[in-house]
Amino acid sequence: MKITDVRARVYEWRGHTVQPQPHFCTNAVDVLRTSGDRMNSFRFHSWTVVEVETDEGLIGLGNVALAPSVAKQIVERYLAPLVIGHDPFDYEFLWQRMYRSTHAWGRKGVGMAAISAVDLAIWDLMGKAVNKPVFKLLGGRVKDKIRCYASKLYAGPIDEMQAEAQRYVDEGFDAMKMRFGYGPADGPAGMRENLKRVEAVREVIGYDRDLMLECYMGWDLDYARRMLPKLEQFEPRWLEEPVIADDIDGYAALSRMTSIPISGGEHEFTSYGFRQLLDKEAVAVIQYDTNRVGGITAARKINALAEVYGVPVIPHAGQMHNYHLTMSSLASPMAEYFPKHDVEVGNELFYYIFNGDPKAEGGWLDLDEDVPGLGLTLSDEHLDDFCIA
Ligand SMILES: O=C(O)[C@H](O)[C@H](O)[C@@H](O)CO
Ligand SMILES: [Mg+2]
Repeated sequence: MKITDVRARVYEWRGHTVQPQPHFCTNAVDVLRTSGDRMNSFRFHSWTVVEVETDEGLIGLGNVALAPSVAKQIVERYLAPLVIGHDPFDYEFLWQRMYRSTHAWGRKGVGMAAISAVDLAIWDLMGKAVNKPVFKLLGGRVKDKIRCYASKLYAGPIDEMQAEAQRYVDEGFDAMKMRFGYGPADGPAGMRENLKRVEAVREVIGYDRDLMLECYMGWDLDYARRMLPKLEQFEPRWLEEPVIADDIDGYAALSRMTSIPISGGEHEFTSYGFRQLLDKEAVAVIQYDTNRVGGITAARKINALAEVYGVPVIPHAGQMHNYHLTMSSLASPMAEYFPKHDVEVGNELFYYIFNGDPKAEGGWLDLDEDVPGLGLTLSDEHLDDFCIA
């Protein structure tokens, strides 16, 4: 079988979008104290879909949400010529060829995200070619079902956050993640606002459920050092991305000073990036996203590393490209799960583009043994709300 064509299209959302509230989520831009929507560059309101076609008429689907229009250009101009004419089952060779050919600029960030999208499509193709779900090509079913944590709870009015947390409890989730809305620029009053919301959510869910705390790179080392002792009483399952992704030594310093697991990795790339995080004992939970980190070819290597280092892998975002890694690896105990709702930040846009993502039932989800490949198809339900090009 040979790859004959590679196509990339950007799905740009033009439909109804919920406008952000002030202080709904800290992020890396906050420390600059600029005005306006500082989360703007972290929206996922466009998504690039990659299709890889073979001479046997099979089409594999990949996706990328980081800088989608740039990723499209990278796929079309640089990556497609490297894989066309080759057998998709030579996926390690093809990954190395894409990685090494673009090494000067593509080993992290949007270059690696574009490689990830092509790699996802190749794995989708391989599954379809042998009529097996991708997880069966990775090690098979190592768990009956995948435990997942509900992930939203952006910072807002306390009563609204408590009502949302209660909804997840009522739906059977025994784990959920909330976002902090305040950081260094908001001083002691902002710290109190952060702590009030953690306490309020704990009041609703109790202590027999996991509560994860998300900073999304919006704090700094000093602020995190001061917040961690105040957070320990709430027994968080982890504190996520307290500092920017390049501050690996900052992650390691925080990990040394607290009993709270520090998590990260959704902005790290390839097994080399995660070797650094592991060797420096920077994170206690790995959270790569398979549509960024280097696709399935890279993610499976990181799962192997994580297993021997004893660090759990709980990928960013859930979504099918990550669920297959979690299902097939002992190193991955659970998955993130974005509820489907009106478009806001855009993590949820995946549901508007693709069909096939499983719905969590009672806080658990399963993958279908009889659906080959990644198990995704393109949805035609919301096409009127997208500009596709
Ligand atoms: O961990 C996450 O889910 C990410 O950091 C979110 O995608 C991001 O939008 C911040 O909530
Ligand atoms: Mg995160």
